Amino acid sequence: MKEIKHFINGAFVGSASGRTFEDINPANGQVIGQVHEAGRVEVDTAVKAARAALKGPWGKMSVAERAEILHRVADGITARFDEFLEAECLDTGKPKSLASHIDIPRGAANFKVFADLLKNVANEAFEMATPDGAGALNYGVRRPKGVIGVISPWNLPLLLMTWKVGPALACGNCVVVKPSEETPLTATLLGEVMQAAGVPAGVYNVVHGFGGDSAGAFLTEHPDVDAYTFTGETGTGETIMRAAAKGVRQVSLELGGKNAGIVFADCDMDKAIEGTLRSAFANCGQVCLGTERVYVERPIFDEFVARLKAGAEALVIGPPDDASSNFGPLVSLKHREKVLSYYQQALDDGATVVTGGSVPDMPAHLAGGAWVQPTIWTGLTDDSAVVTEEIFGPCCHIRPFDTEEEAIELANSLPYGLASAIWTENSSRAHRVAGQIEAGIVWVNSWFLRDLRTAFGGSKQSGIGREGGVHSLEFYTELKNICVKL
Ligand SMILES: NC(=O)C1=CN([C@@H]2O[C@H](COP(=O)(O)OP(=O)(O)OC[C@H]3O[C@@H](n4cnc5c(N)ncnc54)[C@H](O)[C@@H]3O)[C@@H](O)[C@H]2O)C=CC1
Ligand SMILES: O=C(O)/C=C/C=C(\O)C(=O)O
Repeated sequence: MKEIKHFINGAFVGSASGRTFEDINPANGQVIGQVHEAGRVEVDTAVKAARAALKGPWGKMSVAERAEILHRVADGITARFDEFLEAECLDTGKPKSLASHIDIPRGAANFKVFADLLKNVANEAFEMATPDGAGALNYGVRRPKGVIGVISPWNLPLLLMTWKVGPALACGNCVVVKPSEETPLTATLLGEVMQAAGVPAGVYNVVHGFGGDSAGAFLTEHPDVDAYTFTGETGTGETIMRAAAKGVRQVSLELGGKNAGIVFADCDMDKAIEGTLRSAFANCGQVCLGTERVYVERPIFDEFVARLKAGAEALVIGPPDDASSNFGPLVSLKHREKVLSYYQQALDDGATVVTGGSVPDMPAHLAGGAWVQPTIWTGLTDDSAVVTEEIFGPCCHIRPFDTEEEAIELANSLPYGLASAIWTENSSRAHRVAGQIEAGIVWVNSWFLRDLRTAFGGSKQSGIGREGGVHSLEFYTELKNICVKL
């Protein structure tokens, strides 16, 4: 049986307590391996290793030297592409066709983009007048923030973890990563790549375990971590923020969403259907940016519903290795329970089930997997929990609207504000509506189109702060002003 250990101070180590938990393949329910669960002692050792590494060569390296090493990390991921792909698909059950286009390439890109960015970014400088006429010069210098706690989720494990680790290391910090208990493999494999790339011991550390009363909480309660970056549920974000308040540590939180798609009658219907299908069902609906509420202008409502139904029914459900499959299982049976509870709630609230709503028939060797059907509803009221709460499954509710103002009001009606997608061929309307949507990210005639230099994050209860491009730099460094009297 595979043993999955922590990666601390450049070495793979087990837990002193001997405590382990199972890593389960959600496509068939089989055990992949036993994961060591970190106690306070492993978390403390990892934080101490990170602190020591910060004072060692990593903290003193030039940006160019660090960038070169991070390029080697990216190249190391690419060189071991198939191993990363296998590991990610084992842990999540997602189709290899998806992970090979998104998760693994982005894992590599997250190191290259930020290594290059750091080499090219300028700091501010201000000349000032002084009473004696000699003047003074102010200039900013950026220093690493220190030891960063990275708490990452299971839906895009390598992509989201490296989205934080890439810029954190490029800025000269050291990290302690707590990957999701559901998906420990790729963060662990990355330890081998870090070693081979010449990243000094202690710069990248991984501790495994759960959230509350386990590695996650031990990390957020540790007094010697300088800042935390987290992606996941809003409630967990609140807990992490409370823990980080002790010692006034900074947080960057990318939290839940209940994202709206707005489809105007003047849209290009083919594009709107293709984009909405992806935004509702890609990664089995487990993308924080995904569309779970679709508002469609009344004249095209019936056609849109019929075509989205046809698209959902054409999805091919299957395991990662099946080259024809584009729809995998949910991450776990526990998460399936949550998603199915909303499928039941929709029925209780009187929804019309356009398609899906249940568990698909799967062959015997996959029957233990966390499979659900892609599901579309209509007919729910705006206050149904199915329409207001993040489900994080392959499902959406479609509702008609009559005016632009109504669509904007509906989209903005919830406490979440992560992402939105607008479908229209009228460019004035696109700009007008996009400007009024209360969300950190608005796509027009597209979805999940990502330029890593842009600001990424949520408004309202969908998060605090922005990462991406120079915004990551803002979070992962301390800006110091030096004022020199001339
Ligand atoms: N990308 C996203 O926006 C994600 C959203 N979710 C949402 O969250 C729901 C619950 O799923 P979970 O896996 O429980 O998400 P979660 O947000 O609780 O877990 C994400 C990470 O936080 C850690 N964590 C949990 N509690 C913690 C604590 N008290 N202190 C420190 N770390 C902690 C977990 O171990 C994991 O590494 C899902 O149904 C979905 O709605 C889940 C995963 C990703
Ligand atoms: O492209 C990214 O950086 C992130 C995409 C998705 C998420 O953040 C998420 O699903 O949590």
